[in-house]
Order: sequence, then C-alpha cells, then structure tokens
Amino acid sequence: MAAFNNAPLDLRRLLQRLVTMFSLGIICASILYLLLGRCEPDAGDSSGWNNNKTALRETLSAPDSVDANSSEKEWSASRRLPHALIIGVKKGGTRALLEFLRLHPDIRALGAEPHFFDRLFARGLGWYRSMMPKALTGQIVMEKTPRYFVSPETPGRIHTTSRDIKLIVVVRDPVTRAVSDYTQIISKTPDIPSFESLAFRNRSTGQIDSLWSPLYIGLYARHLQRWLDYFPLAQIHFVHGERLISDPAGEVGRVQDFLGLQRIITDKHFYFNKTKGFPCLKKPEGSSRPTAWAKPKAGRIPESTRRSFRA
Ligand SMILES: Nc1ncnc2c1ncn2[C@@H]1O[C@H](COP(=O)(O)OS(=O)(=O)O)[C@@H](OP(=O)(O)O)[C@H]1O
Repeated sequence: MAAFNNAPLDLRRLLQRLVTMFSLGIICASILYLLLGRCEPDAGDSSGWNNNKTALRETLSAPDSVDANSSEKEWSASRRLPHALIIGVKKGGTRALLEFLRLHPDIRALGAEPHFFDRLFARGLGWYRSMMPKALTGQIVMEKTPRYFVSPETPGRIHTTSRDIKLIVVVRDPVTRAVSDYTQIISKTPDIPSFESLAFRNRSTGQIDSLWSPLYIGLYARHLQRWLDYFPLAQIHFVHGERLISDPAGEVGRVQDFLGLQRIITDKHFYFNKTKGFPCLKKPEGSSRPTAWAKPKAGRIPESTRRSFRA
C-alpha cells in the first residue's frame, strides 16, 4: 500500500532525472558542435581545404621531392608535364644520361620509365602529370622511355601533347647496341638461340633479319623519319653513346646547352670507375649514395661474335 502511494513521487523523480540528463546531453552536444564547427571551412573556403589535403597527399607520395629544407619552395612546386624527353635508344646509355642530368638543379627527372606515350596513353594526361616529380617554375621536367623512339604512334601523340617539347636520343653503334640488347635478353631467357642464328636469315648470303628486335631498334634512320614527320631536326638532340663513356662531361655539356641551361655539370662531377668500366658520378660530400646503375658487366658477347656479325 505504501509502495503504491509512493509511486507517483518516484515517477516524478525519474522524469526529473531524465529531463536533466537530456538537457545536459543537448548542452554537451551544442558545445561540441560549436568547438568542432570552428575548424570547418566556410562554404566558400572548401576548395582551399581540399587543395591542402591534396597537396599533403601529393607531398607524402611524391616520388621525388623538391628541396625538403625549404617549405616555401615545396608549396610553390607543382607537377607539370615534361619539357624534355629522352626518347631512346634502348641500351644507348639513357640511364646514365638521365642520372647525370639529375645533378642539375634546374632539372627534375622521373626515375622510372613511365611508358606513357607508347603503352599507357589511355591513362590520360592527368595520370601522366601525376607521375612527374614536383618542379619549381623554371625547372625542366624530364623523363626517359627508350621505347618511344621505335614506337610508331609515339611521335604523333607527343606532338599533340606538346609540340615544343625537346627530344633527346642517345645513339650508339647499332651493332654494339644489338649485342648489348641480346645480352640483356639472354640474361632473362637463357635458353634462346645464339645471336648469330637470330640475327641472320641466311648466314651464307649474309642476309639479316631486320625485324628481330635487337636489329630493328638499330635502324635509326627509319625510326627517325617518323619523328621528322612531326618535329624539326633542331628540336632533336643526339647524344653520342660512345662519347658519353669517354667524355661524359662533354656530352652532358651539350645536352645542357640544348636544354638552355647553364653548364653546371662538368668534369669535376665525374670519375672513371675502373671496376665498372664506366664514368661514375662523384658522391656529394657526406652522401653514401652509390651510383648504382653502372654495374660491372658479366657475360658480354665476345668480340669475335661482333666481328662475324659486322663482316
Ligand atoms: N656511365 C655509365 N654507366 C653505365 N652504363 C653506361 C654509362 N655510360 C654509358 N653506358 C651504357 O649504357 C648502356 C645501357 O643503356 P641504357 O641505360 O639506355 O639501357 S636501357 O635501355 O635503359 O636498358 C650500357 O650498355 P652495356 O654496357 O652494353 O650493358 C652502357 O654501355
């Protein structure tokens, strides 16, 4: 009976507590909303916010970053389409050239070969641009894909994208180049036939198989003709592959001239590494980074093979 009499009182207390908790909840939620709401951008500011997020993401994922000590520079750097391309030739010395040029403070070069104009054109210019390292205004953006030189669609595609682009081709004695190419192929697929049996259609008449890739790539004049359908000769610079080894500073000097850059990479940047048999870059002071692309060569094709092919 007493419990029955107390019931309305308990109900009232319960209701009072519920109302108090509910009010407290609303007050807390309002405070939270006010505090967090201040960090949200105005409607008109939202693009800036998104840009900052994008910029941060780009900075973190940048394959190469501009001078990390200068935050001011970092913010003014952007990804742009290349101004110059090393378009070939495979096994001509394109890697060495790119690594030499990367020393120049006015050059920003992509390390990997993007194969955009020959294989991945369907990915679009946005993708291609996103692959490029960030560069400051005035810096030259570059990439190298040696297969461009022999890919029939490439000159037209590059021309449509940028008719002022500067093109660089490293050429090397086509026979030595073919042997080098074959050496690379056989290192990956050791069971392939000998160089001679692939190179010659008819050994006794000396007729060669010019469609065999190591020989086909060396038909420089034929490939060049396609480029000249789109670009004037003055827009194409030829690097002498053999001289790139015997006089790297001279060859790189001419490339710097061609790109309209000050000759900053000079003799003093190179030394001849006898073990590797190639000129290498001197390490910057305090750096332990090796010039690793210049590997000593094993299993080269003997000179007798080269001679028999030339004969
Ligand atoms: N400094 C230096 N260091 C190492 N290699 C040098 C250098 N300069 C030129 N070369 C020659 O470059 C040849 C490889 O050419 P690529 O870099 O164009 O090859 S690739 O197409 O990217 O696979 C490579 O060919 P092979 O020696 O026949 O393998 C070298 O002869």
